[in-house]
Amino acid sequence: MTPGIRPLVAGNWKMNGDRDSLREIAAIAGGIDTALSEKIDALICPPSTLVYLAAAAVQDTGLSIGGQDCHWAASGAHTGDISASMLADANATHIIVGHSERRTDHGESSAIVRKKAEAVHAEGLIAIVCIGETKGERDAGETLDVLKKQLDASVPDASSAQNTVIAYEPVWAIGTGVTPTAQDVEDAHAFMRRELEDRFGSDGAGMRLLYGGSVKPANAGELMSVNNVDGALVGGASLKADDFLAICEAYR
Ligand SMILES: O=C[C@H](O)COP(=O)(O)O
Repeated sequence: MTPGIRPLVAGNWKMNGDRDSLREIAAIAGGIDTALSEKIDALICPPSTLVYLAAAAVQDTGLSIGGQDCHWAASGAHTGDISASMLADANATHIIVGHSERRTDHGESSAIVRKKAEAVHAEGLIAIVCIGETKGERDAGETLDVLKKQLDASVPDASSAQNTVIAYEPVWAIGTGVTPTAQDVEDAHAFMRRELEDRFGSDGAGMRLLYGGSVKPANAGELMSVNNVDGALVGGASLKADDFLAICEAYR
């Protein structure tokens, strides 16, 4: 937690979900009651096929809908890609960029991630910029160096506390059931906060810093109470309404 920062609990459905899953999204929206939505922002990022329908299903609730990735161009000859403006047109409010699965599976560099985040900002949406070290980098003691390089190169100069969220996701913690210790998370987030304050001043002080990687109901309370952890980016445990809502409940 950071005093004065409104937490964001975001779910990334990755390549999971079909139209039947809209029921799960409606159940999540139904569980974000007024008391909870006064305390947190809640977001689900389904596959792009569901963004428009999901956004329609959660209208006037405490749940928002986002995209998982976008191209840096607004339109053009980019087969299979989707632009930030298309996601905005489908009523997405946030777009994840730079997830480690994009960096690994699609060879996305931090320079590409930055261009994507700029495209998100150009549409007036919020970019959730993901960074994080691999197991090898951690074992070599390079975690903070990697975070600095990724922050510097992936986060656009025009970023503000309003248009940018940073998600720290140690690659080795994603989908493994293994998490860093609370102290390790605190150290990484304190480092990111200092770096962002140095570069963006009060906007860096106000930017939301999410932790992601094997967040589940059983560890959400501990992880979400760590200094400078302003919410979570949840993968597997966001697919079921009961699990995702139990994570949100850490903030009630
Ligand atoms: O974007 C979400 C993360 O990659 C975390 O996934 P996970 O909660 O399944 O470990």
